[in-house]
Amino acid sequence: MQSKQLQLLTGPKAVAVIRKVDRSKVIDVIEALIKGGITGIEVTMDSDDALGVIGEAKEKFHGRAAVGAGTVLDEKTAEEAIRAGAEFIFAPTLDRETIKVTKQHGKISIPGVFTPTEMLQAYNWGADMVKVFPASVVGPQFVKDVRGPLGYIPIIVTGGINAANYKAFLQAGAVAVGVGGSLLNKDYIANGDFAKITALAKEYTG
Ligand SMILES: O=C[C@H](O)COP(=O)(O)O
Repeated sequence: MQSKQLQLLTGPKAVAVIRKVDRSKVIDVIEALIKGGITGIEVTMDSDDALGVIGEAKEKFHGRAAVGAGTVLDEKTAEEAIRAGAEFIFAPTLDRETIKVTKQHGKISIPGVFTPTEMLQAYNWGADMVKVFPASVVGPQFVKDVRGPLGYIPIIVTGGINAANYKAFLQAGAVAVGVGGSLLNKDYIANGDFAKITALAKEYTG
């Protein structure tokens, strides 16, 4: 079960970070991303009706995408997101109880880290992968270097990822990149131009 979700999450090498997208358009946006080949869909918990979006997307895109929650800062929020249907829990921060609750429910745990010590701590606490955030601050060289001693810990990078730099992070050893702003073009969404969102997604998966 989890391996299918893991495959959907990281297989395409790019995960969409959906933060505060208009509630009336977000399901169409997710559909557009899936059409573009992105099947890991992270809905951040600071979005309007995040739990409702997770539940609706999980039902609608069942088997086609892994839908999870982002910006999950504590275990209570993790519980709520998992109850709503989240298959994975992303965070920008490292919190032991959040990892614990996520794993108790058999879901994928990806806390945020920024140092090798935090990476190891996260992994020892049961995280499946770590999210290096904000990744563009340290660049691909950071990923390459930490993978020397800590190469067994899978890394997803997010924060400042775009079509020009994502390949360098993958080449440095990241299992996937998380992409927000450069994928969820505000003008395209405002205009309902979902085909252009699909085209942006294809830049990462094509
Ligand atoms: O929480 C934000 C995510 O890391 C996405 O960041 P981004 O909008 O710079 O791609």
